Amino acid sequence: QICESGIGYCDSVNVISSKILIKGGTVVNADRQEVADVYVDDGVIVDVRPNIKVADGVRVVDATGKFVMPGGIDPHTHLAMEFMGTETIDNFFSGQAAALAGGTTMHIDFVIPVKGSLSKGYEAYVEKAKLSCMDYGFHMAITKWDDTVAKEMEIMVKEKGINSFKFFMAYKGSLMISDELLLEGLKKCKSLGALAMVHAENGDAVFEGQKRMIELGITGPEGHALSRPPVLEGEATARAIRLAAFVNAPLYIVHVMSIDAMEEIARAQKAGQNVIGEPVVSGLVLDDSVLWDPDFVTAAKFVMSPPIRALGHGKALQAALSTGILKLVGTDHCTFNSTQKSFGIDDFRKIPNGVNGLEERMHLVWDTMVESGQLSATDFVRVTSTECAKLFNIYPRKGAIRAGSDADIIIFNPNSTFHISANSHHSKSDTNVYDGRSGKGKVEVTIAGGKIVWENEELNVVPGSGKYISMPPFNYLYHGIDKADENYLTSLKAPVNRFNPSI
Ligand SMILES: NC(=O)NCCC(=O)O
Ligand SMILES: [Zn+2]
Repeated sequence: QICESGIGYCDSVNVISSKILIKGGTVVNADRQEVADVYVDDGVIVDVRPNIKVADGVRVVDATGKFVMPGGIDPHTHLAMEFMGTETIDNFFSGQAAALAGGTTMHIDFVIPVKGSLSKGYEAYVEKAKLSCMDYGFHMAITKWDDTVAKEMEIMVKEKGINSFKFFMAYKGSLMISDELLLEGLKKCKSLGALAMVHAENGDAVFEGQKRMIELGITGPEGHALSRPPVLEGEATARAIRLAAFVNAPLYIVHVMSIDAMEEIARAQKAGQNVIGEPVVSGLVLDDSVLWDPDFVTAAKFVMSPPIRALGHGKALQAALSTGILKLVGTDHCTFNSTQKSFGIDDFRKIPNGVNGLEERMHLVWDTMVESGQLSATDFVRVTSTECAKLFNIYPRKGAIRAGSDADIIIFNPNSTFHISANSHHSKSDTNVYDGRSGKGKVEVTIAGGKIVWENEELNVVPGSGKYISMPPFNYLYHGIDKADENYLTSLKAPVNRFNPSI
């Protein structure tokens, strides 16, 4: 529960003491795990080793038999996003409160430009984010192209701490960009050391597919899946990858939902290209049968893009996550309540696209991937936290339990059980796409910025307490890119000096 003022009810020791000792747990980082204590003071991890002794007055939390891990970092969220004629029901407070209850302590949200203006979009999101109760960063979408946009991209990277730009290849007539724009964007990203991200679906073909379904009289949520099949995701993924190869720029594919897209990524990686694939929880654990549910509200809550795919795709994505083809898990948390989803009661094209996941991601990834033996605990930390911190250049400040890192920590009990319910979740939505699910493992304590914000099933969160995390350019994918450019120029064997007999 969150009290009305937003200030929680935890005991005074929690609120006042900035010193916490987490005793006797198994500390899990992406590269190793060990039994150790973790000492936190003033928002920072000060020491990690066995048998730390502390003075009286320090809050001691017993983690014996439990895992002590970096808080989750969600690379893909849409809070307070204006989209498809409405605004997501979770803002920067409710979405982040939900995240903290589920063990995620930082997220990166997508700034949407205002009429193409990056600076206006940035200002709007700075306002929205004033409600924050945990740390956050920004990616930024690019929706049009001109010299001003190019200049503003530079300002965003050099002055505003944004190091990634997203290009929507779908949503014709609103967010969709052309190949020409994507090429300009890739070149600009490369020159700034920023990471280009794509929503990969062929928007023109989706538009055609939607018309086809309406003409066939298929107007319900199942029409959403039928109108944008995996082949359109595979095509756009392949196109984006090839254009990135042509420019020699790193590329990040958001919400990989199909075997078709995943196989394109695997092929490019095998050829040595720097392509990152991000599955989202819905794509890993759900299948599209839900879109055929006879109850509109039930079916509509699963409408997102690219669509949740037929049985088999999720399993293949899980396997690709376990073998490293797919690198980190996001949520694409973009929630609309059942009233908003009902805008499309007569026409699936009007159902606002998006599902929840911020509160559920850590539990579902553990249960699906670790309990099934597909990932180890260290892998779990890598795909839910560390890889994101590395890609967006904030490691080891984030994504690690080590001296000097921010004190964003979870205590996870692998022997407990989680239950998901729309009645008890912390999102403002009245529905939850994982409603009724249970599984093994439970985030019992979340510490964000050195404060215990989730304990005994209670949230203790304050709007305005979250910090903006500035993210510098030139992440590890840029290492060696200049050599590759040099090799490319050499390989041209040009220009050729030709003898001109007229001179
Ligand atoms: N994914 C989705 O359905 N909604 C959010 C916008 C986007 O990421 O495409
Ligand atoms: Zn998208």
